[in-house]
Amino acid sequence: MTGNPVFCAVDTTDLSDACHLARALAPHVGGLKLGLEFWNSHGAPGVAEVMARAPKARLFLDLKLHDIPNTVAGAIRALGNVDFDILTVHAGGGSAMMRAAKAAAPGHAAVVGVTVLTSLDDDDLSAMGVPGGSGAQVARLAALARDSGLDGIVCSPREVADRRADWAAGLFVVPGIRPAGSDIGDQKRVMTPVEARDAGAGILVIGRPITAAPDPAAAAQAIAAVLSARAR
Ligand SMILES: O=C(O)c1cc(=O)[nH]c(=O)n1[C@@H]1O[C@H](COP(=O)(O)O)[C@@H](O)[C@H]1O
Repeated sequence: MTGNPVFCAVDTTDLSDACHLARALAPHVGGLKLGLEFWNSHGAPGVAEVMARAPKARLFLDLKLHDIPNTVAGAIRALGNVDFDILTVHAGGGSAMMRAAKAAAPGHAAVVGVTVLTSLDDDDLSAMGVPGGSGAQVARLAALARDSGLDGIVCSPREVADRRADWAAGLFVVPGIRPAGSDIGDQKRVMTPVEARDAGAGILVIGRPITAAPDPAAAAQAIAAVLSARAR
């Protein structure tokens, strides 16, 4: 994807806040991400209201679907005329589920597989019985997603460079982005916007460093300025 790589995660249950953010951020981001917090509150009508405030922004609908293939395919078809550009499923749902998701999605939309959440570290994976740490698990799930026909993956900035080497055409959607000095919160595998972009991220997903800033538009503008000043 070309243009500004920053997608702001608009994580709120408040429709009016989301609409204000969309309008204020539109000139400074490439897209908006609406996820479960917003979707469970407002559904498709809310998505349409928000995106009407940012008509040029792309929509990343982050539903992180994870179920049997028939259910995931039905859930995607039930999105009807929600005009999303990117949709998430969990790569851990397996190959048949990812194939069914891709087949059910509109042809122009990218379906990407969430690998290892950026809020997890190697100790968390070990506690779940996953061997080899996050790098190895992301590698396994990225290969599965690629071989199952998905358009790309969601992973942390730490894994992007290695995975891009195996999948040049893949779309790498990367949360766990923190401008230098900002609060990490519940994220564990993070890098700065420039580091993530230079590692090969196609989309930089940034939420609270923008939305919790005193002036979200200024925060988004500052991130865009740093990225263009330090262009690859
Ligand atoms: O799929 C995602 O977007 C996602 C995957 C992941 O591994 N980690 C992750 O943080 N996200 C999302 O990216 C956003 C990050 O928000 P901040 O931590 O506020 O920047 C949230 O909306 C998360 O739901």
